[in-house]
Amino acid sequence: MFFNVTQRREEYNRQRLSAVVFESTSEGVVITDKDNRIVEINDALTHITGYQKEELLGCNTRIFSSGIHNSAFYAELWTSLEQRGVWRGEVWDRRKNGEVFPAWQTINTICNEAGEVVNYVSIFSDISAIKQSQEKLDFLAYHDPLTTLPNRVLFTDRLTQALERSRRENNRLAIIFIDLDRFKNINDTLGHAFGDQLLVDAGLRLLNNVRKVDTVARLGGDEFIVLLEDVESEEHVAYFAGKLNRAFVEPFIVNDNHLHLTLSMGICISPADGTDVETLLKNADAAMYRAKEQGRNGFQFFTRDISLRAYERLTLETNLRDALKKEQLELYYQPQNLLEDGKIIAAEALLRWQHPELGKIPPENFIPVAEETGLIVSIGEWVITEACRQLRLWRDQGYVIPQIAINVSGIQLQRGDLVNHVLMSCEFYQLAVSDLELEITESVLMDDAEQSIRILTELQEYGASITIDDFGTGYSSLGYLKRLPVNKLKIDRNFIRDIVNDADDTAIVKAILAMAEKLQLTVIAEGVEGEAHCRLLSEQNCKIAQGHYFSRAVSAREFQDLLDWERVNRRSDP
Ligand SMILES: Nc1nc2c(ncn2[C@@H]2O[C@@H]3COP(=O)(O)O[C@H]4[C@@H](O)[C@H](n5cnc6c(=O)[nH]c(N)nc65)O[C@@H]4COP(=O)(O)O[C@H]3[C@H]2O)c(=O)[nH]1
Repeated sequence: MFFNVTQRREEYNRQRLSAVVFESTSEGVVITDKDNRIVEINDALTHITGYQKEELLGCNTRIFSSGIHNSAFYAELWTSLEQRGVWRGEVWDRRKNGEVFPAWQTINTICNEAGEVVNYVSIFSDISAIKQSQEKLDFLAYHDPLTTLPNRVLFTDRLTQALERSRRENNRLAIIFIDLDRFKNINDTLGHAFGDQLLVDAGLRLLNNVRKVDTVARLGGDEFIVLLEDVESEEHVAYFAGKLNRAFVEPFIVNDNHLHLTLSMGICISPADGTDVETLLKNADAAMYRAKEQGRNGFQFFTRDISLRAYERLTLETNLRDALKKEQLELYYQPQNLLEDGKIIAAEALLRWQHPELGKIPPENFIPVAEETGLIVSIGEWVITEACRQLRLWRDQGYVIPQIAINVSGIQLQRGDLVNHVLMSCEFYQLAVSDLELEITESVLMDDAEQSIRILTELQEYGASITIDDFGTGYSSLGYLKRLPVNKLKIDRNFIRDIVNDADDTAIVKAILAMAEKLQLTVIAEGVEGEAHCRLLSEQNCKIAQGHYFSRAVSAREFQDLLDWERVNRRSDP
């Protein structure tokens, strides 16, 4: 008797507990009889499906059917229930409002003691939210989040499939590698939010100018790529590239700013220029690079010549990585002289690369590669240290050299720690920062204004003198020049070369000198090769010159000879 009461109480407690779990679980529970008629549901199910309990009791579970699954799906479900007493899987159901939703469902069979099915218990959770975030993740894996265009992964996949199709159908496809010209400047000058909007608009404009079957993808940064399938001829692709160029003539309007963007495009055609994704991308990239070299705003087909150049560049890049370590770099020095009496007032340090097999490689060939690969940062730091070491040595030997001029690349201003490196080198070699003259090309100051100006101002405040190199080639306005932390202008040697015969060049040099005087800037003429140059420049009141007339760039040892010669001859001057 006592035992029965305890047993009943335990049974009662267990049932209460089950009821609490049944009602409080966030998963929907449906209990049906053997004929699938609903006999009980919990609260969670009414929330998930939108039905009230009274509406469901007695109904067949078909009421939830979305109509998406076929008869094979249900056959498999019933077989599993009959054989194993349980079925688990993803199922699409329908809410009362007609909305279809994904659910994770477990159905268990309940049998009586005789083994006959009496009930089915279904537990299911609404997995729409999980599905949505999964879809979002899937989308992000294959699309660029900014422009929502296909990303590199999806593009590679589409190109792979297109290549297979073109092989089967024996036709050709083209890819066009697109880079937005000078996008970086816009981004740096007008801010990243602005740049982002421009990328979105540019992507959209590309998309609006291709056929539905073509793919436009964003590879990253300001690089886009277009895949054209089943192209008839090169002319057809050229016409298409021209169309894209024309589509960009119309300015972009972002926050009331009107901006003109141009495109540089590299085109390659399969199978002629490659039959696999990697080769085609590499070749289109090399062709795009060539289009940029040729003055931007245009397109370039991939050719054997480009392939050769790309290969040479790669070899150069590989070797350049070793050049510093293997001590193949050397600084040559070219004097800067007073026009009045030829006195050396500074030495410009100029990089030389002597490769054991490739021979002497001119800076014009390897500096652009060093800049693109970022190697210029470490090479540039080496140049500063080495120039400081040499100046210290000369001074210790009693030579008088007021300043050493060093070329600084725009990349060093963007990525390097230029200020610290200059300060540390000067301190180490006991030089004043004012012993250094830093030469920056005009285009760098025009392109990447804000950051460059900030760093150069800081260096100038420490005492360094700043020179604009190749002056005259970058269209700096007087107003713009006033904003720059600049001490000296170096007139580009292209203006000096013909100054004696070409009235236009003479006029330009005159104008630069007049402008510099107004802004109280020193001027140095570069590329002075003859006496006539010197005379004309002196007449125009130019005070300093550099060029073969005085000396070519020579090794430190030879430069010392120049200093010795000067020491002896100046001492004998009256
Ligand atoms: N025809 C002619 N040429 C003359 C005359 N006088 C000087 N030159 C040459 O003109 C170039 C002057 O240097 P740059 O304008 O800074 O132009 C430099 C500079 O932009 C870059 N470069 C050289 N060294 C460095 C460096 O250490 N760092 C960086 N970032 N760039 C460098 O390479 C360029 C070429 O350097 P180089 O081949 O040494 O060529 C030097 C020099 O040898 C002349 O009377 N006639």
